[in-house]
Amino acid sequence: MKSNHRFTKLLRANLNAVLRSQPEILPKNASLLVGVSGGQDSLCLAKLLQMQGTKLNWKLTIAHCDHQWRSDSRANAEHVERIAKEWGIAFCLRTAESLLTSEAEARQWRYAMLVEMANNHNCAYVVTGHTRSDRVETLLYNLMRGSGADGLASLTWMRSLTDEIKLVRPLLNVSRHETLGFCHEQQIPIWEDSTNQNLDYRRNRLRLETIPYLQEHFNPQLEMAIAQTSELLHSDVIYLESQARSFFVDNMTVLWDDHAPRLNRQRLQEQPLALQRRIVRQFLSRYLVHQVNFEDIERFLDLLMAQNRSQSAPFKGNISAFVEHPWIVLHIC
Ligand SMILES: Nc1ncnc2c1ncn2[C@@H]1O[C@H](COP(=O)(O)OP(=O)(O)OP(=O)(O)O)[C@@H](O)[C@H]1O
Repeated sequence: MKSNHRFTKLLRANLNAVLRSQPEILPKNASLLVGVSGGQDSLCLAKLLQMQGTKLNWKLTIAHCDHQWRSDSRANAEHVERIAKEWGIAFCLRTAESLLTSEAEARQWRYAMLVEMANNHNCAYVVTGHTRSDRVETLLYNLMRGSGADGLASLTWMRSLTDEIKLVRPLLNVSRHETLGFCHEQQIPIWEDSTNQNLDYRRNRLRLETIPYLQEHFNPQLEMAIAQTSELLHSDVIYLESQARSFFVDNMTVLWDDHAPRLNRQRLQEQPLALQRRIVRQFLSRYLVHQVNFEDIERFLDLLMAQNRSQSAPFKGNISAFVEHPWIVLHIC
């Protein structure tokens, strides 16, 4: 390595530090499926994992998902395949067969494909190149949508995709500026995604306009500061979620009847509001078809004050909750 390879040294030291403090996220001998879009973050990730992986005996596979969204998407996929070949890493590809109509749909399809490829290649880990910069964007984006702590802390080091497969983001401490420096030093040809400059996408506007504005006028260390907020919130969320889960261990507090599951109203009332909301969300998540939202939870909690059966809380999908002393019962048609 050249002595002036400052970003390479920095990022290798950073990854080592992450693995020392959380060895479980990418253990020895693991098979890793690395999601590579062709952009600077994921190419940096793949190269870095290859550099560090020999001593940990990782088996790498590069995976690319072609959303068929851009006229150059096929060339983009071929670019990633060529690099994988050059680096001697196995490669796999999925191409969208039907039109993906929104960013959310594309993202959902991509994760489904990554899981499918991980299963095919016996990989227990899907690794992505999310950076500290993504973490800041996600937090600000979710803040503006009215998220609670969970949404603000949503980009974390590791989460489960399925019972067997974990999603790992080992670059969460690294900025986009640093992944670019690494790619230049390693002479990695980056595929420039033209849509990244399109301000019609709100995330792009956040990245290109809002965050630089906040850095200039409020805090030049904004990325560090917000990443820290996200980390702090994440540990609060883990604690509160586990406290809420402990509510369900006793069948005096909950009954999981298929047609009429129920929660003990008085026990729920005794909990602090922060836990009441989490308990209700965990409970409703088992039965509501859509993602449980703030209004669902508040409607359910209103029943803490209701008379027997005098009031009900309706939810989408022909489900409603009502009071039947000493329970709040969920009626599922
Ligand atoms: N087309 C793709 N093929 C394979 N992996 C991809 C692709 N696009 C993104 N990824 C992986 O996801 C990471 C994050 O990419 P990006 O920020 O564009 O996605 P995102 O939609 O914001 O993701 P998320 O919604 O999960 O935060 C990339 O670093 C890469 O590892």
